[in-house]
Amino acid sequence: MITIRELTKRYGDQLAVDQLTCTIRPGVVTGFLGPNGAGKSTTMRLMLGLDRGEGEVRFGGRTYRELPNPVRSVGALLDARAVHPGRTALQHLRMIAAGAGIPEQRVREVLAAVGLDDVRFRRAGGFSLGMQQRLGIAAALIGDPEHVILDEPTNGLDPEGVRWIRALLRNLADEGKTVFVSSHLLSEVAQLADDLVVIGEGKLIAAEPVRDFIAAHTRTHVVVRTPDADRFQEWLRANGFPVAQEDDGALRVDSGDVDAVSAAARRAGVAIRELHTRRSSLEDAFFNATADATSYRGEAA
Ligand SMILES: Nc1ncnc2c1ncn2[C@@H]1O[C@H](COP(=O)(O)OP(=O)(O)OP(=O)(O)O)[C@@H](O)[C@H]1O
Repeated sequence: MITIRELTKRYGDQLAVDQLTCTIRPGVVTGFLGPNGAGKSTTMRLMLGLDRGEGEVRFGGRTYRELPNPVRSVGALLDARAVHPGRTALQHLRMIAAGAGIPEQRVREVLAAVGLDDVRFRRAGGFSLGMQQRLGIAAALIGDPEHVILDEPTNGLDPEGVRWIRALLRNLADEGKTVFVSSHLLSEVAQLADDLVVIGEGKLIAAEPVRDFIAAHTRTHVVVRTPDADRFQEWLRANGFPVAQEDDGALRVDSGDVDAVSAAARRAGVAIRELHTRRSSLEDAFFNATADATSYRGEAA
């Protein structure tokens, strides 16, 4: 469990992180979302004591400084490129292991787990971004930590790598670990996260299960296709249903109650060709929730 209380970081006049308070629970994957410049990387650096700010972060009740052996409690990947380019993958991991009293055998285990065992004698400077990410993940996991914090772990990974990360994070959560992962890829987060922490301009926007976040920030529609679209639209309006016609002629009823729309069609005496509920995506919810807290958004084309 990670608890964040009133975490705050100022750069001059600017509040990069503004009294952020939330809890990240074990046994699930928590996605960390926010528009560009929202303060995600700064929050992660503060969590790991790599940056100084106000407030408090606790890992299983202890601050980072109080952890007797941080590598065994908190595994983190913030910047995959932050590896000495002249060191081999094996040397890099051996150094971390030695510093934390982790046996040599574990080094080979994590190299195999991230798919880098065959290239362990190659220098990290020659690694692709995807390979560097894998090495960074190996370093994060080497101490078999209870808490795993990854900043954009899918960055640079190919589709197979993205799928691999998804399975890896799921396994870690299933083992009961606390997994906190930032990503720009909303469709990716929708697939891999159970919970979300969403921030905008340094402030907390939401900390809740993905499902609740989508429900809170979007509307569910019922979509109806009928040969009597005009008549049914009039009938629905007259009977208090908010309805609009889409470009392809389907009617969109602003309601989550598909049974009510089906009953309405019977009462209006119109034939139905198609009737379904259209659920909104995490992307829709994210844009609605962060619309007022976006510093850097392009103009619509
Ligand atoms: N070292 C720094 N000095 C001054 N301002 C900084 C520094 N680091 C970050 N900032 C500012 O703090 C704010 C938050 O930045 P941060 O990198 O944490 O956001 P982010 O959510 O990780 O963004 P992105 O999604 O673009 O990676 C931004 O406005 C950024 O310009």
